[in-house]
Amino acid sequence: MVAERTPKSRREPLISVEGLKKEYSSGDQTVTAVDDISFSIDRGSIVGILGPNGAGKTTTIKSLLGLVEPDAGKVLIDGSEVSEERKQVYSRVSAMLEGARNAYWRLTVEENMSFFMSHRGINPRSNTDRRRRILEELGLADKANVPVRELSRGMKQKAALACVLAQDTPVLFLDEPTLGLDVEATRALRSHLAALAAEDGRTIIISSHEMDTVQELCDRVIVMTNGRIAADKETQSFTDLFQAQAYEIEVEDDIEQPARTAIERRFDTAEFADYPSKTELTVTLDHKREVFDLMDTFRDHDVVPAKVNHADVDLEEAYLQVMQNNTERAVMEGPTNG
Ligand SMILES: Nc1ncnc2c1ncn2[C@@H]1O[C@H](COP(=O)(O)OP(=O)(O)OP(=O)(O)O)[C@@H](O)[C@H]1O
Repeated sequence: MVAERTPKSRREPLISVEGLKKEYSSGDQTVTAVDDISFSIDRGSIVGILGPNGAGKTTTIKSLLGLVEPDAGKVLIDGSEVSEERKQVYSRVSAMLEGARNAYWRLTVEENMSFFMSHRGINPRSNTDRRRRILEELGLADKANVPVRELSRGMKQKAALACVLAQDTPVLFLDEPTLGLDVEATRALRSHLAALAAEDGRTIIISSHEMDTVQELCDRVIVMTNGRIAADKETQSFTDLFQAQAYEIEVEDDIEQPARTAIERRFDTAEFADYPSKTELTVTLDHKREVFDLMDTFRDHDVVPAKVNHADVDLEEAYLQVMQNNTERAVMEGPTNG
């Protein structure tokens, strides 16, 4: 028999979440922060967790880190169950939660980094190059000997990031990593994280409201809303999905009112913009095949399109679309018990 050649680590996801549920109770009120979610994350990938305030992102990440005890379900990191093998898990993960509070404010930036490295069993003295490189990339080299409390807000954020990066763990959790960073530091951090994943096989989970960071960095996005997963897709296919369905149509003349009414009735996302020599119609279709319906409506009303473009859809637009669909579904379904 031929031996199985694919390494186990490549076949199995590094992080696996099954049926995770967490409720918070205060008085007679219960909030379901995370409602029976399941997903897995492959080694070496960068995954973005998105969602509006209160969607359950932090609770999910804290459950993955063993900082919150779930009411149901389990989380496995590299085969170890988080709630049972905490020590194993802690040796593999580092996290930056709520930005700037992740460093000791009385210690200097470099002392902080050394502290966190020692904590991981890394000798800070034999890793000065690595420390220097991180400080330089984040634009903190000249602040290495300044106590964190004397730094600006953005620099405190950078110091917190420097501490996480110095720990050199296979899994990194970063909550809003680029929030408050200047353009250069954002760019440097993005390329540093991309290299950590691509070259060193680190697995990075980012929770962020900054869509351009997520779009540029993440291979995949998980969108949460009301404690559930509303979308879980590779970033490219997520934007492509909406890309294919958003159209900008140019008509060289005015579009008469009866035609507008017919188009608006059939496509409730239709929006018209009038210019002196043309009219622009923007419409998002639920299915690609609706293009034919649109063209039929045009023909019925003698509207001749001069140009048809797919509108440029970025992650932010795709995300907003998911949120809108979700709200519509919630309204249709009405309130749930619980
Ligand atoms: N310790 C807690 N006690 C009670 N309720 C909590 C607690 N932590 C979170 N919640 C509630 O659980 C829900 C999910 O919160 P969570 O912080 O996970 O959301 P989030 O997606 O991270 O939001 P944000 O984007 O604002 O950080 C919210 O309704 C929140 O009020």
